[in-house]
Amino acid sequence: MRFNREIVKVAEAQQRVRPYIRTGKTEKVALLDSFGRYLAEDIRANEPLPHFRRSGMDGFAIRSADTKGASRDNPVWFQVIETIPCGSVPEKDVQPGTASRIMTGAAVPNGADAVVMLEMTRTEERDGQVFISVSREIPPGHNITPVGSEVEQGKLLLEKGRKINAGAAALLATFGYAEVEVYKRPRVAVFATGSELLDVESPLQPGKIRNSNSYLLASLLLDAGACPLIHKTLPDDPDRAQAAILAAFDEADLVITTGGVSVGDYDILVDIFERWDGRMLFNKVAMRPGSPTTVGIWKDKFLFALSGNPGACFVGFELFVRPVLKGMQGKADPDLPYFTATMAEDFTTPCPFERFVRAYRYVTDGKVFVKPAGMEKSSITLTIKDTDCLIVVPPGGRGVLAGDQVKVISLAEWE
Ligand SMILES: Nc1nc2c(c(=O)[nH]1)N[C@H]1C(S)=C(S)[C@@H](COP(=O)(O)OP(=O)(O)OC[C@H]3O[C@@H](n4cnc5c(N)ncnc54)[C@H](O)[C@@H]3O)O[C@H]1N2
Ligand code: MOO
Ligand SMILES: [Mg+2]
Repeated sequence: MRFNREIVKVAEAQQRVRPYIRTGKTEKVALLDSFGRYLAEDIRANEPLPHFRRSGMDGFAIRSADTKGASRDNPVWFQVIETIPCGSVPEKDVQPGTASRIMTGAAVPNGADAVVMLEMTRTEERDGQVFISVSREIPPGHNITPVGSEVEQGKLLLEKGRKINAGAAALLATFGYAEVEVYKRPRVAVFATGSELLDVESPLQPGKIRNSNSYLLASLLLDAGACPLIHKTLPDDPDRAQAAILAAFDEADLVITTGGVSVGDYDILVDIFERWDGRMLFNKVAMRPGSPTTVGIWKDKFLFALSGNPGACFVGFELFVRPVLKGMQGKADPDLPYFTATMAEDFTTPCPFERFVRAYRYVTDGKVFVKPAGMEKSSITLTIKDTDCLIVVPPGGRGVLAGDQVKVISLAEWE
């Protein structure tokens, strides 16, 4: 199997993954703990917003009809009958010729159909009574926010599967959701493989490198709403590695390995997949980086065997793992989000496979440009930090040139 692998296109590989995506369990959490999580229920407005006629200004609630004919030369006078702070209920109805002092956000009293700003009035005290004058006509509804004008009662506010961002948090608070039903974080076991790998705290040793992919994956997993379970690095021993991977499925909803998937003598994931009792969905994809990416199913759970090369590990995660995690957290359509942009520079490395170039976007004169993040080889770690999108370079041909319109996968808009 090491050499005779069926190569599948990226779209076909993604298609093969899709039927196995299952939405996960849900849990109720406190609003403060829900940020960045995915809603497991539709949220509707249980009240109209605002739920009372609200003043938009500090000023005076009046009857607009009373200002008919008002002008600088002919101001109209109102007797002020009460003061309405925010949070209180008006006690008096506004009658012809009267006004109530009102604050921004307070409930407009019955009888009033307009609020005139404080700055547009003059106040006078006569015999202990406060009067104001208005020197222009005020239209009905002026500075009043009608009931339900922002949100009608019953309106769908937030759909199931949506990530709870700051705006969603504000809405949940507005409508009194002290607790929110969210999807449980998928628990994801992460295994680095390879006898060359040192722990992050180790000094370097000849021929060895530090394990960075586990941290790359842990960070990506957190960002995708999952809970990373970092396991001890697997030795280049297929039996021990297989036992550890299968044991991890007991507590994890999904397992990721990195490394050991190509044709090397110590590429142990290949040995494991050769004798795999589960399903193997594919073990070679027509893409760069990440061509040896292998995906299997154990019982009803995924095993993503990503490449060990850091660039390939990153791209494999974005193309295959993140959409699955989204699906597990209620996203009905976990397609990759694409946009079109202008290439900022040539990218002419020839490649028989579709290539996903780590890149970043910027806007100049209102036009979106994408620029490769730098060193592009699969083995490169350095440029992942600047990547917020992947330029899709079609297979064959001579790559793409500065000024070309290109298809780009957005990694920053996975909401
Ligand atoms: N003869 C061939 N050689 C290779 C082929 C091929 O088709 N024929 N494919 C190349 C491609 S493409 C890729 S991608 C890599 C895939 O390698 P593996 O996924 O098997 O990964 P490893 O062999 O374990 O390691 C590759 C590279 O990455 C470093 N690595 C591994 N794990 C980590 C980690 N956790 N943190 C940081 N770096 C890691 C490892 O030391 C190696 O340098 O194979 C090509 N070869
Ligand atoms: O397919 Mo590999 O990740 O390019 O070097
Ligand atoms: Mg290898």
